Amino acid sequence: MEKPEKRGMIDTWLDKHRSLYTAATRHDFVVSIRDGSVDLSSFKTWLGQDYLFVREFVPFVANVLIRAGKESGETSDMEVVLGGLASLNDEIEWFKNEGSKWGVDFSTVVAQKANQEYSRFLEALMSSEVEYSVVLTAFWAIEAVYQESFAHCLGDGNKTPAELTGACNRWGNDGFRQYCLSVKNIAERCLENASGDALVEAEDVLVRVLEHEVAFWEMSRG
Ligand SMILES: Cc1ncc(CO)c(N)n1
Repeated sequence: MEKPEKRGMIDTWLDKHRSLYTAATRHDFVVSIRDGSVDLSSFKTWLGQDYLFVREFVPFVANVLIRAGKESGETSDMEVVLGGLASLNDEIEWFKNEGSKWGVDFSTVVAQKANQEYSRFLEALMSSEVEYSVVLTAFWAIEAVYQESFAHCLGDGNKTPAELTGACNRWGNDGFRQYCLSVKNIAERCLENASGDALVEAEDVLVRVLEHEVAFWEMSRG
């Protein structure tokens, strides 16, 4: 059984930025997957861009892993992040399979502006100047947006096309949901001990992740 969640900073911030959170997790592209009206060329665009994103996300998560070993209070924190890194290894394989299934040649896909900007943002977060609690808040938000979005495509009454349920299961499955909750709990614990300045920065970073996620979905419009 899951531990009952206590409300922390992240939930407070999500309430405050609810409409942006909804924009990130219920984007037209996601809704179109759920209702079956998705344009397959949009899906292919997303697939190619997300493959490039994931390649940039790996070093970011590796950086979180290193910091989890040094800066986290509990030994299990590192294992949670290691699990995330391991699933990225599977994810890259999954992308390659999907690429050939859909005829998307990743070697010719060029990162669009929103993707480049998101990568630059991730790189900035890898600086040792950025507090660990801030990095973890970003890490949680990045994962949680995909979890919430794709779980929505699998929810009751969905008309998600069969050939897209693999993508939805990848992030919408219950194991990924549990993993996101574990990351959230670690972030919340770190935020409890964070300075006022770090809290201001963490909220700002959360908002910026949500904005980057909206811009990322927007690329699927072509
Ligand atoms: C844009 C984007 N955000 C988050 C994830 C993973 O959670 C992903 N694969 N791509």
